[in-house]
Amino acid sequence: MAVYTDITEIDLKQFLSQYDVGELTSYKGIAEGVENTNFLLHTTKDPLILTLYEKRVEKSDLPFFLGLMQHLADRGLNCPLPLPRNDGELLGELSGRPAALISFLEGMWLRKPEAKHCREVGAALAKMHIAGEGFEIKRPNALSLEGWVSLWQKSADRADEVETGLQDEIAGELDFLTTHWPKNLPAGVIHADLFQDNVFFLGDTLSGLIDFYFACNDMLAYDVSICLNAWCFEKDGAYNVTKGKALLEGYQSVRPLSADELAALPVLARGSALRFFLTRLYDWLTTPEGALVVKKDPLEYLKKLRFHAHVESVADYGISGEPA
Ligand SMILES: Nc1ncnc2c1ncn2[C@@H]1O[C@H](COP(=O)(O)OP(=O)(O)O)[C@@H](O)[C@H]1O
Ligand SMILES: N[C@@H](CCOP(=O)(O)O)C(=O)O
Repeated sequence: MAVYTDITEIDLKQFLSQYDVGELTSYKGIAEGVENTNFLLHTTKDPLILTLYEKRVEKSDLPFFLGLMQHLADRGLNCPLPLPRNDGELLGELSGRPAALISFLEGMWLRKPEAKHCREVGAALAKMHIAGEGFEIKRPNALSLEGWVSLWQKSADRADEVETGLQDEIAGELDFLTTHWPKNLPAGVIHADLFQDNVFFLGDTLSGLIDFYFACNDMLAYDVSICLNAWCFEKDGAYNVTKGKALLEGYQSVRPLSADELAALPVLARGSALRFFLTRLYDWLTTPEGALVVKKDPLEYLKKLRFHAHVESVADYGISGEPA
């Protein structure tokens, strides 16, 4: 559950009076999500999402996130649109937090995605990468190699509490990735967290992408590797080659990957598995019992990391290493 900050009706009505959104008829906190507090608002006009940005989001990054959603929506991507206040500002303040109103996206996230959905996700990710071209604001990826090293330093001493031997294994992984991390692959704006709960479907049709609060500039193929990890493994930890093939083919139907990007996928996937392992491990070790947020299992990502460490080429993901 992620409602970290409560609001009063009086404060909310005062906040809404700065927008042209009609009269408030009801509001309720949304239990899902990890990073921010979200409320669903009904008004005499359209339904809306109110997001209060919590401590882990840097206020200085908000113009990037909100501007990006506007840029992508302007280029035809189905994603939420931040609503301007009457004075043109996209960002306000509520209950002591930076706050924004964003448009409500219809659809639901899939609990049991199939290969056909993975194909759509691949295509939507590639469309996002293309739609992101020309976005002026830059945001380096704070959760790439350097960020992993500092995150690891905060957890390393206690890692063996989660599984014996982890301290040495992860230190070895970081060394490997530091030596082998690709350079000079095509880069641009990436979503960086396109998990199942951030992709909405209406029936079997993808209706939109949400949650751009990890978006940043990085290698486009790294984003593909994040999706492989998030969408193409089964609950028992097995890689599903049919889903992987569908996701990669869907992506390449819109933006073909170069031979260098294809060759780099195993190491990128190893890195992205480590990235989610590290944030989950940190949360696992530091989130107090009883906190109103569901802790995610770091070991799920350790298994994925070990899988990628044994991948020999992109063929193991279900497609040939030849560019499409
Ligand atoms: N624009 C939107 N339209 C509809 N529902 C949304 C929208 N934004 C967020 N939500 C709902 O709020 C939940 C949490 O949002 P999310 O952005 O993933 O939060 P967090 O950044 O805290 O992870 C989503 O799973 C979804 O149910
Ligand atoms: N997707 C990440 C956690 C971030 O959660 P989100 O609700 O912001 O998508 C993970 O699974 O570790």
